[in-house]
Amino acid sequence: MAGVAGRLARRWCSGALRSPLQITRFPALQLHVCGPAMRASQKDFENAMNQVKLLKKDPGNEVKLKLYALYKQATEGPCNVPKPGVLDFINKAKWDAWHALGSLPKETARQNYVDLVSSLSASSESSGQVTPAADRKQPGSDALVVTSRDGITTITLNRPDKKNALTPQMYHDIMLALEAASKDDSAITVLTGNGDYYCSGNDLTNFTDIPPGEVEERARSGAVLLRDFVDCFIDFPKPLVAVVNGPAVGISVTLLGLFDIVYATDRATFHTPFSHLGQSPEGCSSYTFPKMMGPSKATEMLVFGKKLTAREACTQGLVTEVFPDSTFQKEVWVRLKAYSKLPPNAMRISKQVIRNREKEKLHAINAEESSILQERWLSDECMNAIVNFLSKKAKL
Ligand SMILES: CCCCC/C=C/C(=O)SCCNC(=O)CCNC(=O)[C@H](O)C(C)(C)COP(=O)(O)OP(=O)(O)OC[C@H]1O[C@@H](n2cnc3c(N)ncnc32)[C@H](O)[C@@H]1OP(=O)(O)O
Repeated sequence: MAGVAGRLARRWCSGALRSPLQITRFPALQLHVCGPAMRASQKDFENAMNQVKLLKKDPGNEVKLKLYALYKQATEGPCNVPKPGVLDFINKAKWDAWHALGSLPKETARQNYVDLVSSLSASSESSGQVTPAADRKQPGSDALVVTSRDGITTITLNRPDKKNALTPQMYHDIMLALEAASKDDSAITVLTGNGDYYCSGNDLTNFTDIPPGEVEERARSGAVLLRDFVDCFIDFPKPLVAVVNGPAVGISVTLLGLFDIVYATDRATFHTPFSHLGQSPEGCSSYTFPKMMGPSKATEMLVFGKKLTAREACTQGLVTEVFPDSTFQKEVWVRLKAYSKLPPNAMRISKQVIRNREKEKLHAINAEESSILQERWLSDECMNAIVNFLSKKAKL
């Protein structure tokens, strides 16, 4: 096995090995522990498949083979494909692992899979920071990871190499994730980022490769997307928590005014450089920021692009509480797990009592901001700022 494992490791490292042994295809990390008497449900299994993307470190080839075998057994039943040739090392190792499970019932394989992922998660749970393998970074597929456990649905922005900049696909996926979270049985929903940034805002390459003659249409559809996206935050019915694990820029900052709680590491900064970009405020910040921090502090941020430290943002009311980076993940998740045990209907109703009377106003503000931004995107100021960023002349 060691020889096969070594070869597998080399193939993984070289990126030559794609699905189904690719780790993203594996079911994975089911983090709530099922006792021996419990049966893992299909939902537990799907959760595990999503959670595997958040494994902090490569679990090693032997474990991957076990996961592979259990996944195949759980989804397809006993091994029913011909044995690969002896020189087809990788497929033979996979086949051997699957075949070794014999006639293990699908339900047992599913349970074993969930248990295995659960045990893997125990070692990676403490920091909560995720270092995905290079083959897990394809845009559109893994750029958003959604998990559900302990009564908390967590939506993680997962483009760490691009500082979690938001692509159009991610806007759509976040809307879908929020829609699903509003209906699932979790009590609290969390948005966070993977890596050193929370989010660097709108992906500025969204403005590139627009064919001549389509610029106005793209600005129009961008404004529709923005409006729909922000509407989802305005209408979200459960407590919504931002776990700000690092610096935040642009729309990821403005949206914070629509969250119910914002926890930040002391390493986080908050930056809305709209004027530098030839753009204007969105996410209802033209209303929520002056309301929470007063008009002049809001102007410093939204008009002059002043970057706030986490402590400054906390003083201004944008952040609920700041934690030392070294204990951030641990402290925040302990707190959230405790909150998630409160009666969910009471929390939902209390949130509505606090927020509902503003909803209509927020929708109107969102519509207005989106329409103004649509015009801004067509301006020379905006075009120049984006060209500057893309040509690496200017960093914010
Ligand atoms: C349809 C809805 C529209 C909603 C309207 C929203 C508006 C906004 O959000 S406005 C804010 C837009 N964001 C920015 O202007 C940030 C731009 N990024 C930066 O200034 C910097 O990258 C940084 C300060 C965020 C980080 O700097 P640094 O630590 O030096 O890291 P790098 O610049 O080397 O970044 C690594 C890698 O990531 C790419 N990247 C980072 N942010 C973005 C982004 N917003 N859009 C596109 N790409 C981004 C950066 O280009 C690097 O890529 P590679 O060079 O390919 O490694």
